[in-house]
Amino acid sequence: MEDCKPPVFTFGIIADIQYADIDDGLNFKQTRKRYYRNSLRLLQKANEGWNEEKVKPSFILQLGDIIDGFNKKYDASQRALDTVVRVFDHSPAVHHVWGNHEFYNFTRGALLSSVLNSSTNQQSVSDADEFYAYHFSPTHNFRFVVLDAYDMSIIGREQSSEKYEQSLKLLKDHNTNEDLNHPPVFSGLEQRFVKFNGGFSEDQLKWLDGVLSKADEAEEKVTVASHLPVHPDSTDPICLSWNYNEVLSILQSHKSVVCFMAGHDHDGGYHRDCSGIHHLTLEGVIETPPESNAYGTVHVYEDRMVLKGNGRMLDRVLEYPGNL
Ligand SMILES: Nc1ccn([C@@H]2O[C@H](COP(=O)(O)OP(=O)(O)OC[C@H](O)CO)[C@@H](O)[C@H]2O)c(=O)n1
Repeated sequence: MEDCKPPVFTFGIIADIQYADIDDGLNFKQTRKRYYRNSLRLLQKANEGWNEEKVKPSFILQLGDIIDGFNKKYDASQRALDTVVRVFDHSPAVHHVWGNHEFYNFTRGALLSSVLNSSTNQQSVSDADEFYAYHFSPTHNFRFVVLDAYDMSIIGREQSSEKYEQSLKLLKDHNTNEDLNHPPVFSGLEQRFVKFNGGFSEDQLKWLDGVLSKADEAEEKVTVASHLPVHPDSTDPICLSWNYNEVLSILQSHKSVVCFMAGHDHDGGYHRDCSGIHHLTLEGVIETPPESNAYGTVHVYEDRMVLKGNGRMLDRVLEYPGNL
């Protein structure tokens, strides 16, 4: 994995921290332990690791669910967010992706005016009906796009909004359960039609297509990030975005796209698709035992990215599609 040439730059990655000052618990299916307090300690260790890197990360990509929905129940949302964000104090810039747990704790309006809106000074988002998506270029030839996977959703959207109404219709067309958090089937892709997932609006898809067209022209290498995975082979299908197929066909129609990063499925996953795009679903900190960890540093080179994983996050060499 070692390379004689230094990378062009590096960046840190971490997902599903889901911090809460509560005792350990289990996931909904009772199959995985959740370490709510210890997730903060693992984030601190990740931060120490990034600070010790020879080439310090230019930024950290936080893939969503930074605090757990349980905070809302204890009226502790702001306190938990302040606690987690304080750990990042001495880090480089942090790019925050929004997941379902952001919306269990805060309204869209509150998120837009919070520290979790990292689009400030980028191409910014102005009102709560809009989607939270932006792009940035840390250095010449490389671009990152942050997507809003809950743009079409019944969590985080005002019940009076058109997006809520359309999302509820779509969800109910596919899921007839009274509790929409329960999947409509026990296996297969239809499982994704649950309330804790969401989708991308037509406007957001159009915007993404435009950003990627410009990146193609500029011959950039683009990494796209969202809380929800968009390739069925990179995740348990229950965690897929509702309209994953639409995003996927846009990504695959642009030569600039090299990698798609997501969280949500705490077991993690990886798949290289037919266009050579790497779909990386990051292991969640919340379900990582205290003696391990789940974060990485990505070393970006002209011809590939090298992920150096820690704990249960594996090392990976991500060659760019042109080098297939
Ligand atoms: N089968 C299920 C799963 C979940 N719920 C309820 O939905 C809410 C969110 O669940 P949670 O497990 O906390 O969501 P995560 O984002 O941490 O994880 C995503 C997937 O679960 C991973 O597989 C919560 O209120 C659950 O109680 C449900 O009702 N039925």
